[in-house]
Amino acid sequence: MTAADFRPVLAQDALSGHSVIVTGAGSGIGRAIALRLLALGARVTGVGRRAETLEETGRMAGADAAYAAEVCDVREADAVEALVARVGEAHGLTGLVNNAGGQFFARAEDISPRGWQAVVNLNLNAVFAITRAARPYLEASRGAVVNMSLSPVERGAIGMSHSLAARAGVLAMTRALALEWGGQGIRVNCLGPGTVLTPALADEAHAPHVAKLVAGVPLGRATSPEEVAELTAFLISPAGALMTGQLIQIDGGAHLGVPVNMLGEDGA
Ligand SMILES: CCCCCCCCCCC/C=C/C(=O)SCCNC(=O)CCNC(=O)[C@H](O)C(C)(C)COP(=O)(O)OP(=O)(O)OC[C@H]1O[C@@H](n2cnc3c(N)ncnc32)[C@H](O)[C@@H]1OP(=O)(O)O
Ligand SMILES: NC(=O)C1=CN([C@@H]2O[C@H](COP(=O)(O)OP(=O)(O)OC[C@H]3O[C@@H](n4cnc5c(N)ncnc54)[C@H](OP(=O)(O)O)[C@@H]3O)[C@@H](O)[C@H]2O)C=CC1
Repeated sequence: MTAADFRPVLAQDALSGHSVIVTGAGSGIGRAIALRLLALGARVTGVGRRAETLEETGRMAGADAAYAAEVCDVREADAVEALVARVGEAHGLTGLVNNAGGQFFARAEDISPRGWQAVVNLNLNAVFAITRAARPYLEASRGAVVNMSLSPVERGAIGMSHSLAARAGVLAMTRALALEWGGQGIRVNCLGPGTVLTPALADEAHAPHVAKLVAGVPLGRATSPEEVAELTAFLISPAGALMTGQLIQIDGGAHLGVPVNMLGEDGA
């Protein structure tokens, strides 16, 4: 199967009546998620710092789509809490997709305390603040949280100590909240995409490393944003009703690493 063979599987109205916040909805994976949730009938609030790209997502969805763009830096806890309350009071909340995230790539010795803090604030502290704010609304709807992580979160990677520390924290939080909030009917899961060729990774500086990463994927290709979007929609929908506390790596097997091959070159 190539990325072009991908077909969505959920029914047209699978998310009708849902209200979902998607952070980072103005680009890449977050935009694909927002568009898919809208197509499945959900109301989507797209969050990010740039109004222009968030609004472009709305235009791509079409005039009939129940979409609102909300400009907000997710690291501003007070602003994020107020935003969640506004959406929750107006429309309820059945889903929260914590997709906004990112990092610069550097060896640990080249990461200043402020650089570490910036990445941990974005990828861990902001996720806690928004998820905590969403809890009462998710309890009311028996809703779901999807946290965007990284395929190598349990394995390590070079140049990402700050980001991996933050994502490992999110994974631990995912499992803890799945336990704490399961009794309230709230499900919490993590997705670990492999290499996704979004504009963030498609520049010249990253191209050679990215090509190597993709070449090493057992299933031989990158992950598409649409594949991540379909899995996110599944986890929010009733089809995912018994899934919680999971890390699902959608990476063509890349998280398995370089194979130990006891049969030699031709044995794979
Ligand atoms: C198991 C195998 C599996 C293999 C297959 C899977 C592979 C998956 C690989 C995928 C990797 C992940 C990809 C993605 O995440 S794509 C999404 C990427 N998008 C981004 O990352 C967004 C870009 N990044 C940023 O916007 C910023 O870096 C960030 C938000 C993180 C910080 O922004 P902020 O505005 O807060 O930061 P400042 O510019 O004010 O700087 C703060 C301090 O950070 C220092 N800094 C910044 N850049 C660097 C750098 N390149 N090197 C070192 N330090 C840096 C900066 O100097 C500031 O510190 P000081 O004040 O002390 O100077
Ligand atoms: N691409 C890949 O290969 C992989 C990506 N991931 C993860 O998936 C997620 C999406 O990645 P991708 O789509 O590739 O990257 P993008 O850089 O395209 O998307 C990141 C989004 O997050 C938003 N964002 C960043 N900082 C903030 C902030 N402080 N407040 C609010 N919004 C913010 C950005 O919008 P704005 O700038 O307008 O604020 C942007 O829309 C990230 O968490 C990433 O680490 C995981 C595995 C692989």
